[in-house]
Amino acid sequence: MAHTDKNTVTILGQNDVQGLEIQPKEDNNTWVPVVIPEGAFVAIVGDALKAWSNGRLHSVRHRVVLRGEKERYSWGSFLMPKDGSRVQAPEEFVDKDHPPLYRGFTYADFLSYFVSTLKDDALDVFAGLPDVVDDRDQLAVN
Ligand SMILES: O=C(O)CCC(=O)C(=O)O
Ligand SMILES: [Fe+2]
Repeated sequence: MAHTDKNTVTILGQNDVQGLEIQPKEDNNTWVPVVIPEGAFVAIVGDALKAWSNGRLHSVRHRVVLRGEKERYSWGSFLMPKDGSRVQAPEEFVDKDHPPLYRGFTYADFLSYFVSTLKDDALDVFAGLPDVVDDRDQLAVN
């Protein structure tokens, strides 16, 4: 099933059967295969790191599609914030071209929210801030 990872970084490896696909940013009609060379691994940015970087790192939607008969094995190492840590973009990542996208939150609270809804846009719903640019336009009009 297509999803973004909720943790910070996922490191994936597989046997020689390909199948991982990613969706380009803002194009939910296209899937691009990711060919993982033998012995290599892939690092995927998750939603927690997207929030931490104020959206400068993108948590790509991905899925696995199997096309042949051969079995695919994959392994994943799911890195996540330490217990109790707060996910908050450092001020260096926030400026007038990069307004704050997410409020600070505790990773465990975000994960509980996701598990209770299983919605893929959990990060936006749970921690998304109103679009600052739109708000500014609104002020200019009024
Ligand atoms: O099997 C894979 O390569 C992907 C698995 C995955 O996306 C996940 O476990 O979050
Ligand atoms: Fe994943």
